[in-house]
Amino acid sequence: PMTTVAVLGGGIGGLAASYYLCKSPQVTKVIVLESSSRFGGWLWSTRRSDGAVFEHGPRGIRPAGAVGHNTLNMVDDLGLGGDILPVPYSHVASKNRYVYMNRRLHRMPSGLSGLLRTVPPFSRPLLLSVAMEMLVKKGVEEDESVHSFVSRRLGKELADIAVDSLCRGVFAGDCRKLSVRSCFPVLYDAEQRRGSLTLGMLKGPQVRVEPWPRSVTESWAQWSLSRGVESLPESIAEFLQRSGRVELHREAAVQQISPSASGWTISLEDGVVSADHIISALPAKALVSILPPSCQPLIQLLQDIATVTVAVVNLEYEGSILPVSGFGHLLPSSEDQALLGVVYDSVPFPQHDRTNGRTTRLTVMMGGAWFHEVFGSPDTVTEERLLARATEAVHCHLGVPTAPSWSRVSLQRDCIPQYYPGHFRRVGDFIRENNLSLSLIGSSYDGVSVNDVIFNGRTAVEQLLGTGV
Ligand SMILES: Cc1cc2nc3c(=O)[nH]c(=O)nc-3n(C[C@H](O)[C@H](O)[C@H](O)COP(=O)(O)OP(=O)(O)OC[C@H]3O[C@@H](n4cnc5c(N)ncnc54)[C@H](O)[C@@H]3O)c2cc1C
Ligand SMILES: C=Cc1c2[nH]c(c1C)Cc1[nH]c(c(CCC(=O)O)c1C)Cc1[nH]c(c(C)c1CCC(=O)O)Cc1[nH]c(c(C)c1C=C)C2
Repeated sequence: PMTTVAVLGGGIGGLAASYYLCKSPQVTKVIVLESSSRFGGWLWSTRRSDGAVFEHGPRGIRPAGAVGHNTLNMVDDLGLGGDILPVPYSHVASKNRYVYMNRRLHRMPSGLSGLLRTVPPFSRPLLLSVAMEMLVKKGVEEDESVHSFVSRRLGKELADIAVDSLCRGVFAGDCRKLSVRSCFPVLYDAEQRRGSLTLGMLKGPQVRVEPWPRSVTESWAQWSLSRGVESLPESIAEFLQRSGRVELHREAAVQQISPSASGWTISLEDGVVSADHIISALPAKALVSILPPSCQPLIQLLQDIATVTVAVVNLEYEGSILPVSGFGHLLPSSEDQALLGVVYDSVPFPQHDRTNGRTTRLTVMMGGAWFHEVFGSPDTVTEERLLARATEAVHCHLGVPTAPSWSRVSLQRDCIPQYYPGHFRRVGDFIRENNLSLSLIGSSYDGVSVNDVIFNGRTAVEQLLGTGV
């Protein structure tokens, strides 16, 4: 029987794992240790007294697939169902996504006509690339970069523009360095199983979870919560508190963990905690710094998991200032290294605008894999410089000459892990071979989306307990 489980890190991964641990009668005690003064990690929202909500981390969560349904089930169980702000597929924010290239905005092709016609900035119809793709032979590499995979199967132009931008809009990363196998497992598996993306995507294997019918019948493309996505970690923390079986500690940085006769000894600044099992929901680098020297092989593997820094600039403008409507726009790295993209937050979630008077909220994201090259060290770059760069982009890309009436610059250091080729080989084996009672979850390993991180927390708990939760 499992008695005490320590969960390291109170981001969404650690909280989700604690939530699933709490659902099992096998666990008598859960101890959550979070170094900062708040729970939620990158799920971080500013709520202004006039009703406006600004997101400094994730803003829209996808409902699709097993992992999407899993999150919605949790949201509902927490009593947050009534707070969901769904954005259907028919909404302009779902249909319109732009790429800023050659100094103008291009709507990304969608639907049948988008496939059949030649749509700038592309030089041939996408259907042609898709049709030719079926004839391309299966790759022989164990893993490769996203750029090389897509160039090989769909052509260099799609890789240079669409895929380059996509990787910046999800990983803030460089598609020439990111692994296709770990970043886009669906594409990799499609080629492995059917020898083609077009054929392989038609029917994939399905993970079974309880369905969430409303998101299907109303065909949701993404959702948020009325008080911002940070409501999710807040509600999980309240649920854990109410359960009576969970100790939640803030400002409790873990300094060292070491195996003991019965499990683990966990050292904090002001004391020690014992546990039978540890679930680490820390970023890989943070885990490296607390592992004992006896875990050297694991330390070596974890050290290779890189992260990038993103400057997130929230802007609020008076009036309706957008020349186009949609989710936002991305920039391929060939257009501008520093500027990753701009989200038009007011379009998908007008409920988060100030209640009196029309305003437009935008978020500019900068840096990522190019941060050091463009801005230098995050320790020395100033907020003024980041704000100036962001407002200049809004001026130049969207033709907005006025200054924002409100702004907030957040420097999110090491916030998105980068899975490089070979990532799939790095973790897992060591822990199984050494029989450590240690589970690794969080965005460093097996998916960076909020859904992935929650789902992996659930899977780790099920593996630990040997049953479904
Ligand atoms: C700008 C941005 C936009 C994003 N947009 C989206 C989006 O639109 N959709 C989506 O699905 N995902 C998005 N993501 C990704 C998603 O938010 C993250 O991958 C996810 O929140 C990671 O959760 P986590 O629990 O693994 O890690 P974290 O949130 O990093 O949590 C780890 C926790 O561990 C704590 N910690 C660190 N060291 C110690 C220690 N020694 N002792 C104790 N505690 C410690 C930290 O304080 C932190 O709270 C975005 C991320 C960012 C940064
Ligand atoms: C410009 C930078 C970024 C923008 N969002 C993120 C960055 C780094 C982070 C991010 N966005 C998404 C995810 C999770 C993916 C998932 O699997 O759910 C993360 C970590 C969602 C997302 N955003 C865009 C796409 C294509 C996706 C994938 C899921 C989907 O299709 O909805 C595009 C996009 N992101 C940003 C902009 C401005 C943009 C497109 C116009 C901001």
